[in-house]
Amino acid sequence: MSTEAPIADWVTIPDLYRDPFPIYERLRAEGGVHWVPSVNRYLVTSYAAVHATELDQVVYSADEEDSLQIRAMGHSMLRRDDPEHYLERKAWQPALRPGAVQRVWKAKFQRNAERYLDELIVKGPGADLVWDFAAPFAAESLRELIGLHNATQEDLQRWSQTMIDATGNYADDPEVWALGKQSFDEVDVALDEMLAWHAANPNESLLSQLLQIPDYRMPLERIRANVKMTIGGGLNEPRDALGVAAWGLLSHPEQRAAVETDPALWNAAFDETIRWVAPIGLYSRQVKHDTVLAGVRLPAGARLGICILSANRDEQVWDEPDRFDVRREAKPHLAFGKGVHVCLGAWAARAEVAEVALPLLFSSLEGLALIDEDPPEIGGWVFRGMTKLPITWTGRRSTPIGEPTGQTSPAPRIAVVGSGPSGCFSAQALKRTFPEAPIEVFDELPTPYGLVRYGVAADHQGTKAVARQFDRLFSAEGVRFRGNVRLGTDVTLRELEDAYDVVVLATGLHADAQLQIPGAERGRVRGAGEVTRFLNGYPDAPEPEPLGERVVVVGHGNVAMDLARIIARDAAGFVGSDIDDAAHHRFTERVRTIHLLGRSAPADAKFDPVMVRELAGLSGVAHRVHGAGALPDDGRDARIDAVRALAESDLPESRVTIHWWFGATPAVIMGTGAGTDAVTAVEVRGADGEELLPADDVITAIGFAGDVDAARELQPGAHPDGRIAAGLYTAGWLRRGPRGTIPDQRTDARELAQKVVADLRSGAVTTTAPGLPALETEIDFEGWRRIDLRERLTAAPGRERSKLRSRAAQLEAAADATLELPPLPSADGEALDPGIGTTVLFGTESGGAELVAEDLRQLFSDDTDVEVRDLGETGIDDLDPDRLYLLVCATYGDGEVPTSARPFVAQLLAERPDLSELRFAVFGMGDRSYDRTYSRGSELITEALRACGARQIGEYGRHDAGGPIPATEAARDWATGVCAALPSPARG
Ligand SMILES: Cc1cc2nc3c(=O)[nH]c(=O)nc-3n(C[C@H](O)[C@H](O)[C@H](O)COP(=O)(O)O)c2cc1C
Repeated sequence: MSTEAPIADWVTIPDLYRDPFPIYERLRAEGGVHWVPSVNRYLVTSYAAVHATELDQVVYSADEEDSLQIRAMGHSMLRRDDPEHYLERKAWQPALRPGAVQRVWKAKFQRNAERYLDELIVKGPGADLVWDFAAPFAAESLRELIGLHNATQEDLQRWSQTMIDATGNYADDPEVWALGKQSFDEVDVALDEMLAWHAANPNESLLSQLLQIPDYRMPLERIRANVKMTIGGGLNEPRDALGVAAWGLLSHPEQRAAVETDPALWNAAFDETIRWVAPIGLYSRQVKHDTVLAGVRLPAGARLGICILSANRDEQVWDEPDRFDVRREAKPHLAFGKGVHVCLGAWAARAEVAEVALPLLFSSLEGLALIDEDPPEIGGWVFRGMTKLPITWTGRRSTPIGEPTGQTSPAPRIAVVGSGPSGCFSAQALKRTFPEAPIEVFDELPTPYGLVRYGVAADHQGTKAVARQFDRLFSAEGVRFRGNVRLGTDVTLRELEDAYDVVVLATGLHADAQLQIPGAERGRVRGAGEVTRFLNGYPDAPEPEPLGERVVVVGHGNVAMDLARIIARDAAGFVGSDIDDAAHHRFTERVRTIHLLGRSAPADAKFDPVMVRELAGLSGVAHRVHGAGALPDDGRDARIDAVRALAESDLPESRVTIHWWFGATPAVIMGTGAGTDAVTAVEVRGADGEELLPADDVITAIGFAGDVDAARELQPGAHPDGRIAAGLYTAGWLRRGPRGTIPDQRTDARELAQKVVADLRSGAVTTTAPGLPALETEIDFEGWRRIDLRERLTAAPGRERSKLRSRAAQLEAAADATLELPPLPSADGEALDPGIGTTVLFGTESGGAELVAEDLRQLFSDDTDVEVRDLGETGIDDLDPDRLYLLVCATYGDGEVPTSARPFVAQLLAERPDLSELRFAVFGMGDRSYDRTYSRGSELITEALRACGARQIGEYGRHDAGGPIPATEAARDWATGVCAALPSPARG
């Protein structure tokens, strides 16, 4: 159903300029796409609609006819679509890459910030933070970066403002046009002179780098237009982000205190600022084909105003979006845009504002404050920022905030209950925040790591490698493991709260969610958790009745994928795993048919496409796909691609056949008679009617639930913000319910640490608790190391370990003093030593992956032969089976590899070299908001390498550019896990 656009004739430009937010709130509430007569265009205001326009340049073209921006600045890449846009963007990039920003520009930004801070101080209290600091700082930094040595920062400010005014001249004021034109001409003159100079004097600036590209000459008119666009956006974005951030922090003292004590928060403060008030508030697009957006018909030719200021405050995405909150859960804002036009200057702006200017300003000025009698002013809707920000201060600090003062504040005593991923990540984040704090992690089992040990499938040792990171917590970072301590039995929650200043409950969810259909109570209907616990050797897990010939698995999530794979895989496929072969054989030997039932269509299925492809690659397993509908081969959706590969697979002879049912819901589970446990069939309803699937077993993989009898604190999701009371917090699945992967827990853990910081600062949490004396039955980390050693020593050939399957056996091993433990790693961060030469291969478009690759180089020991290579300069002849390859790769376009990496992939697929001796690990860099193609580029390279027989090792690392964790940090953890997962011979 689609309708004509509603008309918002009540919207006026002066109102938008003054305060666009209430207007946008109403427009969003009324659907998010309106015809607005006063601006003579459709305004797109909801997050979803804005996002949709950004990702589809075929329908929503940047190349607007009679564009104001083209008139004001010339036809820059911002007003072009691919492929023309791409060429120009690529040429503009070298000086703006993150590596260049860190290597070349950051020091210059620092120097500029110090210079203008000195000038601000000379002006004295009452000076304006925007016009006396942020503006000259941003202008001078931009002037240097572009390489306009014949202009002053004042020139840049004037040019930028007048051309921006012209770009936003929706009211068609002739004076605004005239001033804009004057700047237009002045820039051309300055530029022509500088281009000649840069040609003769190569350097690091944008203009010089542009002239040094070997195989491309940008036409002069285009250079001119792009420089003007860069002067416009490159100046006001950092200036306004800086001004608004300062205003936000000065008017929210508790948030200011948080960033001043934890410098890691400056980045979050920067992102929250540009989410809250996006400096570039609106830009235009033009519809090229009749379309429907958010249910509203848009004809070809329609002009759109894409309202970033509004999308970033969409209540469907953010809670209380009008609130400035540097600790809010990080979600991908649109301030830098998305899609092909995502801001090239983002790295530079972030470095200028978050890494240099804000920390300098706040740490240098004692008593920095707003002036009550002379309040700040803000304005704008096309571009929005502070128009006035007078400040005062009392002096210059001799010891900037954030530098050691010789005093340490008392640390809280912390107990984390549960040593699974969320418990360990919480302990890690708290340790980083409070290095002096005594932190103790309790677990009801004698063994640590919860789901990593008992939930992650036996054949996914790469994912289990995260445990190595956690090992360091207990072995080198001073966190204490206290295993075999049952909450409620050995110690009560009340006792823990009395003994610790901070208690974090990270006990996870253990019960299988129940299927609510007739027959679900039969004994042969079992939950995925129950089955997985048995297969993973959970202590004292009862041995279930073996599966029959035909198994129905309900669910299409990753747990269902794990189960199907573990059931269908033969013993040879478990090399390097920690499977208990005998138990696995007893349980699965009779299975010939697996039905996988999912309610959704392939595009909406819950599984990760990587898991589907892994299933597709199992030997001796055939696949049949039902109810999937059309599966277009346009490479736009990784899930559809994966299902199409299944549908096209054609294995006549098979040990096991997996039937994939899409759009299918189980209706009744039938048995031989009422009251018996046996199952005979499952009645399934789908788009094509009903189907009766003969079955001997049903396994439900539809999620996990909490314990119904648990105390309120332990009810999942009862406290979604993770804070039950000051001093008592929840983490992981207990906090959010059974959603989120292992890496997601890491993001949450940081947030948790910030909550504790805030509660400590407000005095709600004190630092007086006495701690809990050792309990007689508890197992310490050394005890666990003995269990671990025993399991490894008794592993069958080709297996990682042989898990001790009872608590009694674990306790016995923990107490076995004859087991000789190897020495612990040293406390100061260990350098990686993979034992073989290592190549970090990167595939990048805007430089992030290169930065990560360079950063990884630093991790390795001096003895390791490490090289960093661009995939764009690598051919298959360069691959050496005696080296380990760490592949770091971004995703571009509609889920493609970066352009420079395409020849490498194409060569692999065309020539199919035998790479069976080659080992590689993958770290995919992407953006989760590209839902259907998240990290797909790295998957494409992985598939190509695997098609040539290369062996993938370690965890499949992924980084979400929209999340709060820096890529370098996530990549370091990943590389550490990969090296730890290498078999020992490779590590010498
Ligand atoms: C034009 C464009 C398209 C993108 N498409 C995707 C995508 O389809 N899937 C994805 O996961 N990430 C996508 N991204 C996000 C990038 O992969 C991510 O930001 C990455 O960190 C960039 O790394 P790089 O700086 O090395 O190029 C896209 C980014 C841009 C600018």
